[in-house]
Amino acid sequence: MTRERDIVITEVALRDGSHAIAHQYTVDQVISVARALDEANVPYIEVSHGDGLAGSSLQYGLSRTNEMELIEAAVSVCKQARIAVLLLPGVGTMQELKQAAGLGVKMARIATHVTEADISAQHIALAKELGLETVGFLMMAHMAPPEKLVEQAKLMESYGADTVYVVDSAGALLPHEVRERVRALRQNLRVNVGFHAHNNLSLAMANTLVAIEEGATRIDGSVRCLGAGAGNAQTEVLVAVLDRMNIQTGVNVYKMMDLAEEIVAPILQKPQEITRDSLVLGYAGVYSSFLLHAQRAAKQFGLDARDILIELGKRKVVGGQEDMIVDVAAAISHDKTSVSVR
Ligand SMILES: C[C@H](O)CC(=O)C(=O)O
Ligand SMILES: [Mn+2]
Repeated sequence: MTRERDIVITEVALRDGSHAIAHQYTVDQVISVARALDEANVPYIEVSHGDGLAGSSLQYGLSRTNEMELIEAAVSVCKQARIAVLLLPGVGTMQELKQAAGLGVKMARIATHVTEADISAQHIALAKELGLETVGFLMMAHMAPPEKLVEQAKLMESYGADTVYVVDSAGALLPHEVRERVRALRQNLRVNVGFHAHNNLSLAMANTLVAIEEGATRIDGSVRCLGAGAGNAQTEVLVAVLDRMNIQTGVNVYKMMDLAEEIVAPILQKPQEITRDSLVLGYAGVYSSFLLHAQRAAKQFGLDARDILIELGKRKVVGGQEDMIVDVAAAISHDKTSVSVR
C-alpha cells in the first residue's frame, strides 16, 4: 500500500507572508500562488490577514484587499487543496469565521498566546459546529515550559481541537526545547500535534525535523520563506529534505521549486533572509510580526530597530500589544535625548 502523506503540510505564505509584505496581497497574486500550490498537491493553504481574520486595522496594518475576496479567490482555483484560515479570538469574531466557512474554507486555526488557551473555547466549538477541521495554535511557545504547554494544549483538546500546534512565533526555540515541548504534547494528548517554525535563528528546518522526530505530523512551511521575520521552514526545501528521508508529504518537489522561483520570488520586494533585525527577533524572543512595525518606529524616532526589539523582548511583550512598539521607541528616544542634554 502506498502512503500518500506521513506529514501533512500547511502552506502559510498567503497568511504569515502577509506580514512580510505589509498585507499588500492582491487577488491576482493569491490566485497564481494558490493555483500553483494546488497543482503541487499541497494539502492545506492558509489565507487571511497576517494577524488572522479581521486583522486589517491600524493596530496590525491595513490590508490592501479585503481578505474575504482573497479567500474566495483561493477557494475558486483549488481542486484538491483545502483553504484554512487563522483566527485570534478578540481580533476575529464568530461572524468572520462563519463568513469564511460560507466561502468554502475547510480548516480553522484558532490562535492564542501560549498561556491563554481558555479564550479559544467558543471559537473552537463554533468551528466544529460549522464542520471545519479545527486546530488550536499556541503562539509564543518559548514563553512557557513544557508542563504549562501541556496544560494549555489539553484545554484546546477538551474544547474539540483536532490538532494542537506548538508555535514558535519568535523563532526563539532551540532544538532541544522543541524536542521537550513536542514530546510532552505527544505523551499527553490524544489529538495530532503540529509545529510552526520561524527561521530567525536559522533553526526552522532543524527544529521542524526534531518536531517530526518526536511525532508531530502537522507541519507549517512558507514557500520561499515568505513569512514574518525571516520566514518559516521553507516549504520547497522541507519537502525535498523529507523526500530524501523517505517521509511522504505527497507534495511534488519540482512543482514546489518552480512556483517558489517563478511565482513567489517576484512578489518579494527583497529576498527573505536573516537580517540583523530578524536575527534579534529570535535572539530576544520577540513576536516575528513585530519586525516591520519596529523598523518603522526606528525610522520615525531615528533609532536602531535592534534597541527597540531588545527592549520589547525584556518587557515580554506579546501579540496584540503592537501599540507598545511605538511606546518603547518613544521611551528610548526620550532617554537618549535626556542623556544628551545633561
Ligand atoms: C498572528 C501570528 O502571526 C500567528 C503566527 O503565525 C505566529 O505566531 O507565528
Ligand atoms: Mn508565524
